[in-house]
Amino acid sequence: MKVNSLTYYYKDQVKPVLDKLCIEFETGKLNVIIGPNGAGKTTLLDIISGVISTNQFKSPFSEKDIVYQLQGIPLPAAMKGKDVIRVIFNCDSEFPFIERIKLFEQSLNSRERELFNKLWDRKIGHMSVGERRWLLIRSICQLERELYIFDEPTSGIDPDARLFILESIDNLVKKGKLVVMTTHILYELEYIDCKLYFLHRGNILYAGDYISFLNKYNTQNPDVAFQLFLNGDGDA
Ligand SMILES: Nc1ncnc2c1ncn2[C@@H]1O[C@H](COP(=O)(O)OP(=O)(O)OP(=O)(O)O)[C@@H](O)[C@H]1O
Repeated sequence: MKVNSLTYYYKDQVKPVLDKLCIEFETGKLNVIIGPNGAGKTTLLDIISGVISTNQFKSPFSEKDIVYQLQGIPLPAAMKGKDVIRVIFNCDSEFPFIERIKLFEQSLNSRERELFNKLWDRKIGHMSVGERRWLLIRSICQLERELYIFDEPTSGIDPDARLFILESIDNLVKKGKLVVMTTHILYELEYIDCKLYFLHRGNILYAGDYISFLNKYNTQNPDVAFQLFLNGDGDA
């Protein structure tokens, strides 16, 4: 999926958030957009998902082929874990709920199963931030789509659950799906076959693999590489 010379302004803004941005997402790798706060990562996701419509981008996917996990969790606090799962699974009405839930349970390891059982009857309002996010993302990964978009899926999640989530997301890539995500937790990408896109000043100033990004700055610490990248503005 390609984005070609995309410029986007929010209403009443003088400077564009995205400025002639070009990016080509790949299947076979996890596509990870990184960049400082306010760089425009969510705006880009909103555009490729169709949440923001613009005549400068034509998606190759139809709406029903896309699932987009927003950063916030816009669900009523009184909903229980089982209700959230039902709502998400019912998005694919052609798959009976009972079958889907069985497959879902089979895909969980023992610690995840414990969490699943704990959250099943718990209200969203009584779950921790990480529990809510885990439940939502883990369920979304069960849906059959062509394009999966995750906005900071692992923020606020403990390292154990974070690895489960990343594994679920990576499994989608291995199934041949196109997957795009954003993150600020760079070191979690070390063991994932990903393509990094550094969004800064409205454009992609780096596109390449994780190791090459570190090597560019001769460091093992991705946060240091991130900072050095910003200091040199991507050496642009
Ligand atoms: N609806 C809006 N109206 C006006 N400006 C907006 C709107 N949404 C976002 N912005 C501005 O656009 C810029 C990019 O925001 P965006 O949320 O895309 O950044 P981001 O890279 O996802 O940031 P973060 O890492 O903090 O989540 C920011 O300066 C933000 O203030």
